Amino acid sequence: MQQQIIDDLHVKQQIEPAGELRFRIDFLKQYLLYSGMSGFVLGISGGQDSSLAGRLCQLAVEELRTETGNEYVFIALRLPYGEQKDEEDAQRSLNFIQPDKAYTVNIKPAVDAAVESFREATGLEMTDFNKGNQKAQERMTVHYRFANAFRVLVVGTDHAAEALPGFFTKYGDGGVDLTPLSGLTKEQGRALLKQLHAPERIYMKPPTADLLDEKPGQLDEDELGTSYQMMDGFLTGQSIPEDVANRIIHRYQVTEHKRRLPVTPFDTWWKK
Ligand SMILES: Nc1ncnc2c1ncn2[C@@H]1O[C@H](COP(=O)(O)OP(=O)(O)OC[C@H]2O[C@@H]([n+]3cccc(C(=O)O)c3)[C@H](O)[C@@H]2O)[C@@H](O)[C@H]1O
Ligand SMILES: Nc1ncnc2c1ncn2[C@@H]1O[C@H](COP(=O)(O)OP(=O)(O)OP(=O)(O)O)[C@@H](O)[C@H]1O
Ligand SMILES: [Mg+2]
Repeated sequence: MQQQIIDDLHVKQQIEPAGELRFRIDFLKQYLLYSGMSGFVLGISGGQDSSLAGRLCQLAVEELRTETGNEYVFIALRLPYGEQKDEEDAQRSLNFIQPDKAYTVNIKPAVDAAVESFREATGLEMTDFNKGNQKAQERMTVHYRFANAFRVLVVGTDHAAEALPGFFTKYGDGGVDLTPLSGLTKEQGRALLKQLHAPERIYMKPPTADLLDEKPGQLDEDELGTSYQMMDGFLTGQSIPEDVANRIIHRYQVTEHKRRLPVTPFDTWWKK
């Protein structure tokens, strides 16, 4: 089962950072040319994943501009819910990425309106967890309004260590056009950032989805109950404690629907 998951998620036991960067930048360039669109858009949180994906996008469009003479663009979005506690990290990330364009959209009014509409309709208070998913989905809708307006593609930051537990919001941060980090473990992502000479704080920052009002900056590892080190170990074929491996496999299985297109009467994967 472990090997099957490793294969499904395209994880390599070891990577060679320079070659891996080239592979992923080339993918971005080739897919952009195929699509006929003019660039990429991505929300920048200040975390590891969007710092890496954002920098790869910027490098890809710079190379394409030189090679084709056409105006390709990378648009970075700051998408805080009100004031972001670690705004400093987000600014450090933008400084590292050096995006062609950067805009800020405060998602608070839209998210709060959705919470209020839900209350009016049902008489129920949306849970903080549910509201967290609303924040991720509001970021998705902002991405697509920019994608439509500027003829660019929406980039996602999903990678193997998030795909494994299905740790993303369906049609929120999971709702994107392409995912240049697919197949990477969290540690491999860190190695790519080091290779790109990112400031240490960016790749040493503890991962957080930062979706909850009640627990700002909650660590992913605290919510998941499993460390990224364990998930990376599982993904690179190391032997990890059996109870941890079983928990990981169970979570992978129950989140299968999140890694697939909507289920149709013709799908059989769920009948296994
Ligand atoms: N078997 C099934 N087949 C098809 N669809 C199924 C299903 N079971 C549930 N569903 C649907 O899926 C929905 C649940 O999925 P979803 O809405 O995503 O909700 P859910 O997976 O419960 O929550 C999202 C998780 O991702 C985490 N997250 C989100 C965003 C960013 C990050 C980050 O790392 O930054 C992490 C977040 O902290 C939370 O733990 C259900 O309401 C239902 O509509
Ligand atoms: N405050 C925010 N502003 C802009 N984009 C955001 C914000 N929060 C989340 N996002 C988007 O949602 C994606 C998913 O969040 P996630 O936490 O998995 O990635 P990250 O913050 O880049 O890295 P890490 O997982 O290490 O925290 C981010 O990569 C980013 O594109
Ligand atoms: Mg984060």
